[in-house]
Amino acid sequence: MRSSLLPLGPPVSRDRIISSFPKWYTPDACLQLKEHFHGQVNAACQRRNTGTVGLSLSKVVVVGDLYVGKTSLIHRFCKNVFDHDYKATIGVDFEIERFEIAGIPYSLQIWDTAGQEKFKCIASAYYRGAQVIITAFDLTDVQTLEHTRQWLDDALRENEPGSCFVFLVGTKKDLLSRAACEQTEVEAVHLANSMQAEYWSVSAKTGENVNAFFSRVAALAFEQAVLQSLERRSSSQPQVGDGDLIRMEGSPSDTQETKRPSSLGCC
Ligand SMILES: Nc1nc2c(ncn2[C@@H]2O[C@H](COP(=O)(O)OP(=O)(O)OP(=O)(O)O)[C@@H](O)[C@H]2O)c(=O)[nH]1
Ligand SMILES: [Mg+2]
Repeated sequence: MRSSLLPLGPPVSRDRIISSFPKWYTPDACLQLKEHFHGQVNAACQRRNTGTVGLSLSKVVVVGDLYVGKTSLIHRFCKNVFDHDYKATIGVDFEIERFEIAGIPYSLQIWDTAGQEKFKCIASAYYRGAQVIITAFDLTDVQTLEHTRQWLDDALRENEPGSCFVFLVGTKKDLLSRAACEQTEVEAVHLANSMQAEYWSVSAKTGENVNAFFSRVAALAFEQAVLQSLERRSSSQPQVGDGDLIRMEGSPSDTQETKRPSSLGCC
């Protein structure tokens, strides 16, 4: 099982409350084009019937070359700080960020890994059990984009096939002109599609798209966790009497517009 139980804490801050499904960055490389939570998830949340999801956390692993800005991205999101000085991550580090999604408490455990080759064997020991893999590259350094495929393959190797959401994130957006950014994005979107990843451009320095990006990560991970919990319960219990939570496979309202790989098997 990939999640562990958390104690209940104080209320989450306002910008961690997600009530409507957060939007994608670009429709050209996104995991889901829908604008609402899955019908079953909405129903389960309204009834506070999400099993242990409200007490659990999902593991997010951030990988990519050294100096691309993985730590800066996480620190901007979790601590709202930005440091110009480079301090290489040694091995791994993690932050826990709490959300309230559709009224249900939910947390992400965000693992920051070292990009330096000499720490790779330490970091890769922590890839296992990821629900989300974020592969980061520096928008100003195209070589780091080329390396993302290898980082992703390494992270996927430690996880069940089809069990992870994958994001490709271009960092340091503030350092490029709009035109230069758009040019790199064409290549990145192309690669994201081949990785079955969702694409985002962000800046840890200005904070541009950082909260929106992690809200999207949290919502997708949360929705999947609720669906998996419902699926587990429906397969272990007789379905009579649970008719409002169990829908026939292929229900049209929920399968339309869904681009997530079918191997995730939740909707
Ligand atoms: N201008 C700008 N600089 C950034 C941004 N993000 C990170 N940096 C800078 O890039 C350098 C590397 O950032 P880190 O976050 O430490 O990079 P990292 O990927 O964690 O590196 P490793 O831990 O060695 O793998 C630092 O000097 C940061 O200040 C950004 O969005 N804009
Ligand atoms: Mg780092």
